[in-house]
Amino acid sequence: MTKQAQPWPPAGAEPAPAHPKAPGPGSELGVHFTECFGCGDELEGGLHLRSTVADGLTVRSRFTVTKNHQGAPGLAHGGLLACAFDEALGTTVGNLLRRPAVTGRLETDFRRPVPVGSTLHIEARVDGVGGRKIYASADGRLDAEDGPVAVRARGLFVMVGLEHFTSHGDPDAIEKFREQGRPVREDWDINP
Ligand SMILES: CCCCCCCCCCCCCC(=O)SCCNC(=O)CCNC(=O)[C@H](O)C(C)(C)COP(=O)(O)OP(=O)(O)OC[C@H]1O[C@@H](n2cnc3c(N)ncnc32)[C@H](O)[C@@H]1OP(=O)(O)O
Repeated sequence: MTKQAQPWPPAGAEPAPAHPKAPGPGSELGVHFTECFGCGDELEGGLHLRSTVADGLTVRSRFTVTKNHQGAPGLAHGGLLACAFDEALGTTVGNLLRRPAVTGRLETDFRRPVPVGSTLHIEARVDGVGGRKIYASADGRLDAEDGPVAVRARGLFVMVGLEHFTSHGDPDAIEKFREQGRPVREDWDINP
């Protein structure tokens, strides 16, 4: 079977400028929710992914693989790595475009094993927007920003209204999220 490369972003997608209130290059993005498996600091076995805005529509994230993240002995689980890319891409989309959006589709290419103890450096970018759809992609490199590529990913995010979270999420968790003071209404464009 021949592999047919699909254009990325697809025809019709347009460049997406950063939101005027998006954090600038060098900004640390911090934790969006303390119970988030990707970035939260309350979960001992979580990824504790940390992200910094780089130039343009790019965010650099990193996380260190621990024994909590294993699939094969001593190696990161592939689904766990996909989770790290979901977080890195979601953070990039959310912070740079300041539109609530959720992952509709996530593709991952696993190029090299990722050992426990290594740090994955993920560079993610927004590639374009078409209607409510946001296209983003990322490369994950082993142990250095210019290390060998271990994982590549592409994500399709779909802009949603805040009711997506309030109607489907757990009220106690939403209340905790609000108490953590995220200025969602003031700084985000919330009507897709
Ligand atoms: C409160 C703020 C929080 C801030 C957090 C910031 C940091 C975040 C941290 C990050 C954490 C990590 C992030 C996470 O983990 S997010 C958690 C994982 N994701 C989800 O739970 C999403 C579940 N899915 C849905 O809710 C709905 O299906 C959505 C909302 C996605 C679409 O249902 P909706 O009824 O609304 O819209 P629609 O069906 O008319 O679709 C609209 C358009 O999109 C196209 N389409 C849809 N799906 C696909 C697909 N699979 N492939 C290709 N295309 C797809 C579709 O064809 C259509 O295109 P077009 O016909 O218009 O051309």
